[in-house]
Amino acid sequence: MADSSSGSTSELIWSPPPNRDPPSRLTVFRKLIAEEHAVHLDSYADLWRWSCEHPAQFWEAVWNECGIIGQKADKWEAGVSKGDALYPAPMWFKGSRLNYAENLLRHCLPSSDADRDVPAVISTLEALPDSPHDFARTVFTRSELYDRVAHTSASLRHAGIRPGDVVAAYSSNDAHSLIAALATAAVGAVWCSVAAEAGPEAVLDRFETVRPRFIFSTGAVRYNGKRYGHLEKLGAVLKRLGELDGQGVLGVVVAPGPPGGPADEPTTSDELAAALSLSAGLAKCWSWGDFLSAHSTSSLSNGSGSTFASSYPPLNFERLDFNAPLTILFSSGTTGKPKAIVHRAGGLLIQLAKEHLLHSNLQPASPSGGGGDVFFQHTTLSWMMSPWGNASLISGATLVLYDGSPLRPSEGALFDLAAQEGITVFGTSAAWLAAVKRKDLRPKELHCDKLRIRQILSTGSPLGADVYPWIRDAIGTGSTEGEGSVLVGSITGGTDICSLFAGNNVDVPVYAGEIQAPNLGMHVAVLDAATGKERPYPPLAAAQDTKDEEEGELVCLTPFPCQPLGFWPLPSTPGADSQAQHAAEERYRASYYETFGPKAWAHGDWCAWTSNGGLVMKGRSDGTLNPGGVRIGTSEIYDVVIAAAATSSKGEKQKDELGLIIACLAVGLRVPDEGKPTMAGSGDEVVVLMLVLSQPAENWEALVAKVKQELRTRRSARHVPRFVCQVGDVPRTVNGKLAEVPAKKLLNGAPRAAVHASTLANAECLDEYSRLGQELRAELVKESKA
Ligand SMILES: CC(=O)CC(=O)O
Repeated sequence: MADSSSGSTSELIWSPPPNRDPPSRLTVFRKLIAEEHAVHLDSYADLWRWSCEHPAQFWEAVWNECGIIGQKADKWEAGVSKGDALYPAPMWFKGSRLNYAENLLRHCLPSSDADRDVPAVISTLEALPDSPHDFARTVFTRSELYDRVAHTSASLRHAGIRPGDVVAAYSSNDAHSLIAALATAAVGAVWCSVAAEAGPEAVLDRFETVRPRFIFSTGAVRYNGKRYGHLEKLGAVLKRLGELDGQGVLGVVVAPGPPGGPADEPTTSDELAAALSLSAGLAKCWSWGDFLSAHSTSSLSNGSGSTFASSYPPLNFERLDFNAPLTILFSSGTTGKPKAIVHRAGGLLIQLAKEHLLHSNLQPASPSGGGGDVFFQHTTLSWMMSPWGNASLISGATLVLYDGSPLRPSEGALFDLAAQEGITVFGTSAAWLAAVKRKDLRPKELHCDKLRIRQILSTGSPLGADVYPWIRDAIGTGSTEGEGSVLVGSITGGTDICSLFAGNNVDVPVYAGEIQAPNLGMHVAVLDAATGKERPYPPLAAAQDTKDEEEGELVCLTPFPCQPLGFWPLPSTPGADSQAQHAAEERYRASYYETFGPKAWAHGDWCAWTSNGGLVMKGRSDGTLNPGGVRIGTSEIYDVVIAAAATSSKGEKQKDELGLIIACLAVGLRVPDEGKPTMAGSGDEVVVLMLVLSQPAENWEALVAKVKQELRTRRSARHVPRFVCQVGDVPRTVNGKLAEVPAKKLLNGAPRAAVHASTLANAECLDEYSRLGQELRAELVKESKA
């Protein structure tokens, strides 16, 4: 089913209905802009170009169209024009004030016209094998969600949390965390979160930088059919934070874990404090139930939360400057601790409102279920997809949260959930979609009329072209248009912007293997990495100038409101160490604005335009690893391996082989497409860890097992490499810095001549990597055929 009209050979998967009634909000917006500004905007591509050329007018139009609640300064001075520098990041809507939570909760406000008995959030949990359809669901109506946030924010204030303080979660992706995040935003404090699956060391790598004043956590989690107590890990984090400056955190709230815990599991505030070994004055501890009413000392509950409804506090939203910090996201690079990326409230709000309301066309849930949207994004609290998905609340759609493995108790569990909850927009990772496609599940046949999915959103890694038709046929009705058809929205952006550069779009067709289009206001361009020359955008360029799929670096050429403010601590963070502030600012600049200078944002993604006006992602242009769509900085692996080697070799004798390791290098190896290894292939990658040893190991298998064990326990199962190989040397620059990119290219099949090695001190070691790459790719092909 190739689309011959566009000249493209890629398969058409979905098209916007020609006479949609009512038209999409994106279409209405395009016509409005055309009329107001007296310009011809006949297509989405025209609107996109206009939005990039007129950033100040465009973003003001988005504010108005999305009905942002707040005080917009009468005459805001964006001072932002096409071609302006992106660094230092410009301030937007100066003098305007708003509150992020107030905007997200707009359909829940007592003053709202919306039906407040409609479910706002449905929080679900991995089902157990003996009851595969029991997702332990808890429903919060719009008024209940509002009440919970009101109580939680009042209690946060009562506990001493003020605007600008950092509040963290080390917890599950559930309603407790969502409520805590909204309450934190309501107070004007700054939110950050790490998933409960992370080990204390990984958490401290993040929390030591941001020093949270308050922590929300959970008593236990369920994953992969098992229940794990969480208090020991939480206790280790609190202890270390207390040691850092002798102050620790002001308070800790522990939400109840999943059902099925032991009878003696601590649940009351006192029991939890005892289990966490909190000494008086170090931190105060509440059960979730007690915390809900902690603001009202006269109504302290017994831990069940039952008294909470009787003491109703007003929800005071602290309206702060548009550019005030809202949240800190952590992203690992190839060196040093994770970057603590600070996002601003107004920037994220206006960007995410645009994405959910215009690009996705999300509609408020309706009591009858007909027509309204039910939004789902599979994620953990460590991923930017958590705040991204939570922002869908702004539309009034019902938000479904899920905590647990996406493959338990069966591969199709999330489709069972989708059918049960009537999910209409279903977000997940490309790796998961590829895995269920391989099993050839037929969710539509299985769930017949109950599956209402109209959009599948995919991210984390590129979605293979072969998965698109499977989605159309197995999740949709097989048709490319109309009732039951499914828009396959591969989306790309990341932690650095907590949003999208390009993605799902209700006004643009979907072609297999392609992200539909760049998003409005995001001046995406593809630059030749060597010359910095821009590869023309096919829909707006003369035919002779465009070449399909010519690769380059993904950049953004015009400032946008959700550019991060910087890394923590910001130059404006009160009481911060000035050296740390300086280092954070320099790292921020170097992370995005070094490759092409201050006029082009670049965060390390490699991509190409297609003749349809879509985008194809080609992987990371830096050394960041991305197995199964989870980004891992190589330093997270090196730290563990090198520390294990150092500890092991300190003994009198080398007690075990770990002490033989003198250097290591980790790179991502793309999984070859259907047995055809190709550098340009889309899809997942596996991690290859190369070790340099001081002498041959007597027991190589034992050494590999120990390395894997160290990584599993000190980091996570996701950090365990698929292959561990011995090499003679690892490439280094003349300054001694590890050079992952040349090794990665060779391992992935690039010819030796195509790999620049002029900055390397030991380029001769690269030959070995070509040979190794051949062997490893052959191994993966063999496996895929087995
Ligand atoms: C939207 C994204 O880009 C998500 C990610 O891969 O981190």
